[in-house]
Amino acid sequence: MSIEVKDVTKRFGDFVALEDVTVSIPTGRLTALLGPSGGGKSTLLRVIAGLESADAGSVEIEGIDATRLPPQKRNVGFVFQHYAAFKHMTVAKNVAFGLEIRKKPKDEVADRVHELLELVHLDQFAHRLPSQLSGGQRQRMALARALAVEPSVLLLDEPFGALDAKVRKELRDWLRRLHDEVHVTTVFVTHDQEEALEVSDEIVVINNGRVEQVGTPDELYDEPANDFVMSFLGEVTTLGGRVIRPHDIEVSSAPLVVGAVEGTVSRVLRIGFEVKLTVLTLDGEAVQVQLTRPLAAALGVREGVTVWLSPVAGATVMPARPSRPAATQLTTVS
Ligand SMILES: Nc1ncnc2c1ncn2[C@@H]1O[C@H](COP(=O)(O)OP(=O)(O)OP(=O)(O)O)[C@@H](O)[C@H]1O
Repeated sequence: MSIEVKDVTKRFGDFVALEDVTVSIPTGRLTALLGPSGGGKSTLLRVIAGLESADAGSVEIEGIDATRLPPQKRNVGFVFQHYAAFKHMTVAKNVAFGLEIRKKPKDEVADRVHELLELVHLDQFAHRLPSQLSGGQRQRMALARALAVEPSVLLLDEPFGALDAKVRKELRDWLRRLHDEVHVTTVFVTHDQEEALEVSDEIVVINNGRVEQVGTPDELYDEPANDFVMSFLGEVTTLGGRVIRPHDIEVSSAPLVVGAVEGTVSRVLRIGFEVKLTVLTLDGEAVQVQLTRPLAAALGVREGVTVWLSPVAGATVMPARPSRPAATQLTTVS
């Protein structure tokens, strides 16, 4: 493991931002810290970087106890959402900065900067000033600068958070490809589940200062540890008091399955290939259901018709959480 965080607690005054967090981050992988705003993702990243010191617990980086090391001795590269470039220096100079203060030979610096700018596809902009770059290009420059000093770990705090959706999507694909080329252990913070699922090898779900679950995107999606993780990784609804994904509900026009829940279609929304239904059950539950357009047409669903709902085979369902964690038990319908 590249990073071992053990029993870390971090308080700001009376507020507990991280509570007894233990997590192992594997070498050479792209790991996302995912969770809602205020959950403690950035604080954990900053504790790993040494920008915040933990009140209790330890941080090991590549086998070295880094708990008391200052950031510059941890061999980590850091990129923030709003990257502060040296405005008066060219892109190439910005990337070269870390190497020059380490007094590397001029030729070596020039070669490395060229190589890095090629890697982040900015070689044609080497002589521009940061203000002459787009937001996405600036973040790529920031990544090149962080990579210049060959950190053992790259820490990214919502690196694409300030950019518009389209550029964000491009950069996330680009980050994945970049990581496949350089394989540096990378930890990035995001509150966007789609970004985490698409880009990362491993996801750490953080909520209320605690780790809810660690796993691959598939593990988290197929076997969420609790209803929080399940609901954070995609849309969920409730059927008969249990949490289920809207596309995991089977709709029929007759009670074909024992235990199927009867209800009336109260709303039909057609969005491209998808049809979203709201079904009001006899118990007063408003169940959200997602169907394909052909299936909805075949069933003849429209507002006011009576339908029966049941989980499809293999659906992930779990009790809605009144309190945690005793009430959260994963069930797979067979
Ligand atoms: N320097 C600080 N002083 C006081 N409280 C802080 C400080 N830094 C963070 N916090 C609090 O700790 C909690 C966790 O913050 P953190 O930035 O780690 O959350 P986050 O999950 O990264 O959220 P976001 O996605 O909004 O950045 C928040 O409630 C925040 O207000």
